Amino acid sequence: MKPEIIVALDFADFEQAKSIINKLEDEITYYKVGLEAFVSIGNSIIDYLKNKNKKVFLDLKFHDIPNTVKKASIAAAKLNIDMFNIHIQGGKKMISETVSAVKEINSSVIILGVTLLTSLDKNYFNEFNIKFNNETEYVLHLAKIGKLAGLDGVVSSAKETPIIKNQLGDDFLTVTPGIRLASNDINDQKRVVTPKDAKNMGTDYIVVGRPITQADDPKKAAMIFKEELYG
Ligand SMILES: O=c1ccn([C@@H]2O[C@H](COP(=O)(O)O)[C@@H](O)[C@H]2O)c(=O)[nH]1
Repeated sequence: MKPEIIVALDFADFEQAKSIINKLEDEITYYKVGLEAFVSIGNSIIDYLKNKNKKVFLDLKFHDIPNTVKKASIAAAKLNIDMFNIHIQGGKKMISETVSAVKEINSSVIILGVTLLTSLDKNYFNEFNIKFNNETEYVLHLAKIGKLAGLDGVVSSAKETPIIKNQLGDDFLTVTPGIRLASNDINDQKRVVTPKDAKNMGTDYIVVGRPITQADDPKKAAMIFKEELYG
């Protein structure tokens, strides 16, 4: 079913993360292990998910010189994960060398490029004197570089999915955080889209954290998201 929900396990405590995974039971198959969980808990959270036949998106957003990102990515790809990401702003050489090295040892792992974080909007361009008219132009520019360098897709807001799909093809994946029901708090996100709109925009995966993991009843919250997505 498209888009698939990826639940962001943003926890420092392994027991809290396990509790959410178990509360969500069969409602959710895909989980995102990000900086907080990986730095605090380590590989054991990935092993725990894989033992439960779950899929894992390792969201560490590597951004460094080509050799460092390539070596870190090779190590990541050996962790039995399904998807991970690097920053497109690391440059074409960093991306293409990483993609070639990783695909040689694990051809099925999905490699994504981070474009413009969903917590940022046009104000970021003024702050850093970036000469793009709007977020969409900037994200598309980065996505084009990512595709040419061999990435499988990008992390962006679902707002940018239609133009990415239109210009780079339907099989170039879009993984989109910043998803909120109309009733949810947007927290620190800026480029926010509802699940229904994300689906209509054609996105492949939506990433949802706090609206599910911090809900009084996470399973019920996940079911509400699924109802809006799949009816
Ligand atoms: O542009 C990006 C890239 C990654 N994220 C991550 O997604 C989740 C979103 O969590 P919410 O609680 O639903 O806001 C979080 O782990 C981020 O690190 C993102 O939000 N935007």
